[in-house]
Amino acid sequence: MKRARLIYNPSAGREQVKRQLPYILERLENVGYEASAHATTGKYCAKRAARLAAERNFDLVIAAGGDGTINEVINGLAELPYRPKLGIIPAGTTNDFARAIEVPRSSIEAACDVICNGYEMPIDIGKVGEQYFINIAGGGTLTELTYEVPSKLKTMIGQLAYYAKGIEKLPKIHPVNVRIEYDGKLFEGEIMLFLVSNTNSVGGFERLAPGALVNDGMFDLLILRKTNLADFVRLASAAVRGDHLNDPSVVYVQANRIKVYVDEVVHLNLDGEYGGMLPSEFVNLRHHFQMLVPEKQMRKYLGE
Ligand SMILES: Nc1ncnc2c1ncn2[C@@H]1O[C@H](COP(=O)(O)OP(=O)(O)OP(=O)(O)O)[C@@H](O)[C@H]1O
Repeated sequence: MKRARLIYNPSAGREQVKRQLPYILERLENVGYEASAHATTGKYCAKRAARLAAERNFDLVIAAGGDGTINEVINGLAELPYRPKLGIIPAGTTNDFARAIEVPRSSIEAACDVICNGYEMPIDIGKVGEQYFINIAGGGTLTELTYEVPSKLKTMIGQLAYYAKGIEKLPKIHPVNVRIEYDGKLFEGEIMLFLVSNTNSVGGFERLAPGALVNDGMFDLLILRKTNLADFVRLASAAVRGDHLNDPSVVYVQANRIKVYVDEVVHLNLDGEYGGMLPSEFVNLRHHFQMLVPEKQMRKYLGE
């Protein structure tokens, strides 16, 4: 019999997975899985639980929570020779990865439909040092805001918590001098931020890196050169509409391997969590996981 392990963060988003746990397990049982659940209790708990599930030969691991939980699950599995199939139940605040692969974010029932229908597609992940990311890596003052927002505040006011923190951080944004090597090419100069994106959904915006596909073996690298604060705010609002890419302050390219060097302390953001400090090398691991996705995503991948 197939076995599924649900790894869920009971504190993610508005805490809906906890309430619907019996429903989720029943849905899995109905399509032939022997299903069990593990509630996370804090940092690295989902990572450990995912590794254990793979070592016990589970067929399917489902990450239920926000992008932080998905990130921990892939980190628990990425280095193992046997990696179970992945599913997700989005229950966080932003749910960037679910948005990118079009897993419904509005209802747990609809997310369960995707898992139970069983359509699969390969997905890429990013590797940086000993860590992995599924959605985005970034550096620069503003990228620090995602891990500075308290979890309680996200539970209370959702996405607004990020905007509030963003406005608070604006006056503190300062340019950093970087040297970025990407697939044999070089960028040098002062920048406000850089993003290494594996998907087209970043911080809730779908048009920030619109060309990023989750299974093309490439990252989309977005660099914002040094600007004044007024231009920074103007570009941020243009980015919501996808109108930022032709701006001379923006560099937007695709690459499989990216190295970022800095002369000062710059923190790294991996899928919204703190990821240590630069310098770093980002490598795209093509088709590293098999993922349960909506039928239309799979068909898009197959070019149908
Ligand atoms: N039981 C728990 N109580 C409090 N925090 C937890 C618990 N379990 C896990 N965590 C923490 O939550 C982090 C992941 O949060 P997650 O991304 O799932 O939800 P979120 O923060 O609400 O959503 P988003 O990432 O979309 O903002 C983990 O890295 C871990 O540190």
